[in-house]
Amino acid sequence: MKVKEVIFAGRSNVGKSTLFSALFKFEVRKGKKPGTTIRPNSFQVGSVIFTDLPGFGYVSGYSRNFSERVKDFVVEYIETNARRIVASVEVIDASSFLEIAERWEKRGYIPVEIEMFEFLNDVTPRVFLAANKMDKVDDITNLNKIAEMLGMQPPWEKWRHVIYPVCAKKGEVSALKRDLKQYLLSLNLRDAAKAFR
Ligand SMILES: Nc1nc2c(ncn2[C@@H]2O[C@H](COP(=O)(O)OP(=O)(O)OP(=O)(O)O)[C@@H](O)[C@H]2O)c(=O)[nH]1
Ligand SMILES: [Mg+2]
Repeated sequence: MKVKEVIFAGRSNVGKSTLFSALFKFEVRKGKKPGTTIRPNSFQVGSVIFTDLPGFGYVSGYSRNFSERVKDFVVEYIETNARRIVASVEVIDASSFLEIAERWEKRGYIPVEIEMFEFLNDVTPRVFLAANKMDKVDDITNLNKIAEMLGMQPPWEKWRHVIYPVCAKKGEVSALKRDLKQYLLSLNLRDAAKAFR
């Protein structure tokens, strides 16, 4: 059977590795220090590889050159493996997304997570957006603004098959887990369901 892959991508420190551990029985490195994941962390169950990719975007303490290289690496990794990637999970920090994105837009740049979301939609068949750190979001309607910035007309609830509010730290990931599992089953990747907690 041909190998398939599910990837997790997102800016550094948004909680990709924490989310990965909340969903799967397999431990990956995670830490307080941004930039903990410097190379892809993968495990395979049945015919599916699950990959936690390094975090892109500027991280204080590291040079811009370094963060650019990580982003290039992530993009290249996804392009190289595009044919076997069946799903991608973009993780954002819902508590800081708007502030960071608006700051970049004011300077005339496309925020890296918006760019990544478009890229993932172009090259992977299904994109799940994990809006993490919901414990730090006071106003749930922020999700409407986030949806809009990513090209999805509010209300965000219309996009429940795309946007998944989660709190990885507390293990509150049930809708994302259910739909990701369901999606893999719909592709007949039954073994992969065993990877989930
Ligand atoms: N408040 C809150 N903090 C979280 C949550 N999920 C993760 N964190 C914290 O965010 C920090 C970064 O988590 P990681 O999982 O290492 O983030 P990452 O995206 O894998 O980071 P890189 O590997 O550097 O790209 C850690 O201090 C986590 O404890 C969450 O749901 N809520
Ligand atoms: Mg990580």
